[in-house]
Amino acid sequence: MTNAIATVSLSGTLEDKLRAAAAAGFPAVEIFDTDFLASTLSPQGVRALLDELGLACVLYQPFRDLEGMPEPFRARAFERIRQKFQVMGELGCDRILLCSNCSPHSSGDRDRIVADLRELGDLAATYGVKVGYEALAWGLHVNDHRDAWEIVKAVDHPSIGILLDSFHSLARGIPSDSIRAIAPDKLFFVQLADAPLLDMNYLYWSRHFRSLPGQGGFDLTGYVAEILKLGYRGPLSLEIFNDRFRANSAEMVARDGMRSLDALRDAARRAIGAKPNMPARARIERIEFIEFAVGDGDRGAIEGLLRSAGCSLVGRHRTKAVELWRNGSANFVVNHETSGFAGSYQLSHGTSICAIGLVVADGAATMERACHLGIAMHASDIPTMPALRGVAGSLVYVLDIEASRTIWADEFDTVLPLVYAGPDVGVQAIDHVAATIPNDEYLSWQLYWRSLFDVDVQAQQDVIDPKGLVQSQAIQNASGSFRITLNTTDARDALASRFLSQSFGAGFQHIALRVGDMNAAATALSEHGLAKLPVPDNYFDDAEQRFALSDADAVTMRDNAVLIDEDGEGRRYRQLYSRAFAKTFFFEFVERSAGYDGYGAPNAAIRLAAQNRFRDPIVIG
Ligand SMILES: O=C(O)c1ccc(O)c(O)c1
Ligand SMILES: [Mg+2]
Repeated sequence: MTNAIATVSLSGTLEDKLRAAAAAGFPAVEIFDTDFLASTLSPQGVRALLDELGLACVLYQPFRDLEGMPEPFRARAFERIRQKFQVMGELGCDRILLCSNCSPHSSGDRDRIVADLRELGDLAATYGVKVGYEALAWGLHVNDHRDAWEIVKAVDHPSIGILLDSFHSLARGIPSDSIRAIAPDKLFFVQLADAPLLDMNYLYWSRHFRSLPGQGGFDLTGYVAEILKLGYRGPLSLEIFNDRFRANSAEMVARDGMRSLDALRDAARRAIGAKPNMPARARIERIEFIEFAVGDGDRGAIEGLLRSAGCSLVGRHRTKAVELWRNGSANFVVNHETSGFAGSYQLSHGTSICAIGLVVADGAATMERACHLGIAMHASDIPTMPALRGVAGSLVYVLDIEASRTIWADEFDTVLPLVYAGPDVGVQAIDHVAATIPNDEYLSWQLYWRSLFDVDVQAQQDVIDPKGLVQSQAIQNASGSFRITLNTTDARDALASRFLSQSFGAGFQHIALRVGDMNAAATALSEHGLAKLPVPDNYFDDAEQRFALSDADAVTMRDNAVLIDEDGEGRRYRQLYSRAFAKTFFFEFVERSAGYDGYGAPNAAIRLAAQNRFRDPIVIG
């Protein structure tokens, strides 16, 4: 059972697509009709390129509007498909996809459809070709794989089988256990695509929003589990129509495609009790630390920001120019080294967050799974803390629970505070980290987290920046002890875009620290001198009524610029933002009442408008 990808999923010319698929390690492709028609390569030229790249062409697709057509369309369709069969012979491809008919001329008469497909079967057999009949979700008469199967059964021809495409099945909410009805030898091909759960016309949803398995909201594990249980041994093939992918690097999408199929196959094998061939998705316990790479000129400003946020210096690295700062349970590694990883990260991105450290249930298994998924490692000089490449070349350090207990004492000398460090802000944990990512890498980083780690996603949020739309995807583990948000925009002047240009690429833009009591934390932060992000009075005038705030609450929230949200169950979330350091990253303090699982999305527009007021004036001239 091989991985395959349809050329329509990748950007560029047919040649670019085939080269990218091969470079990512795909052994097989589907050739999309338009990609072939638009190519200057002859069929023999394509065949030679496939051979050179070690690729098999396992499907030619699509062929449209053949069954149930009146004359003269019917005769023409049969002549056209005969020409396709000839081309396929030259390409070395023995399988073609026939979409269910969408033509307004077509008839839905079952006997006609069955008779036409049987005649097609006879023609296909003379060319040694097999035809997979696919129910398009928007097919005029056939739009459900259960119907397509009934038709294929009635056709009863060795050259006519069914082709399953997860988009068409799952977009319509067809139960995956219906696949059990299909005779295994009649399942000719399987195409896979995920998609975000949108309430949209099937055709538009399919042609623009499909994504790789693990980037959307469909239960593909359940779908593929049924296909494996059936005993299907053919290719699992990605067919992704996606506007972003059409503009992205074909190499990146192809590489992610392999990762997504490998992770999906693993999940489906587990679902049916088959022996897995890689460790399970890694369980994250928490974020143990955040590491800043700090340039010489920024040392004072970073120390000022950390102190104002209530952090204190608690350790000095034994051998490196690295400090450990702490705020309750949150650790900050402040790296001043000019060489090594942090030094080079600082050179290319400026003073910024260069790494996060995760505590996982099993470090060795995490690294082994990462290896199976083609996630790049970074040679770490601390053996108990291996590292993976993360967003924008930042690192994700992987710590066992045991390593997380010893790492600080092993590496750092304790610094006793000589002076009273000020009131405790009461930080209980790193609540979440927020990454800002260029649009073309947005889905790629979702796949990274979802394929390697045991995490789930929430519905994507659309957030309004005064200068454009920002999309935000929250990813978290089941207990909520690990949370990350991925944010992106197309709007060139939105805060997220300004961050991307200031920091020369993606990165972590803010860190949220969880406190037990926001009012107490806000008072402590004022004493530390935190520069809070001001929030307009209009917001509080509304919030007082909307959340029926007590007078005391209303006053402290207004005085401390604390935002508030509430979920459907009345569970609340309070947020306080710091001003940004050098227009790049900032802190958020949050109080999360038990069970509240969001991120204060309704307040994001208020926060972005407030931050927009602090942007540099545009200089003209
Ligand atoms: O959008 C389409 O027309 C189309 C074409 C071929 C397919 O396999 C498919 O799933 C959709
Ligand atoms: Mg399809």
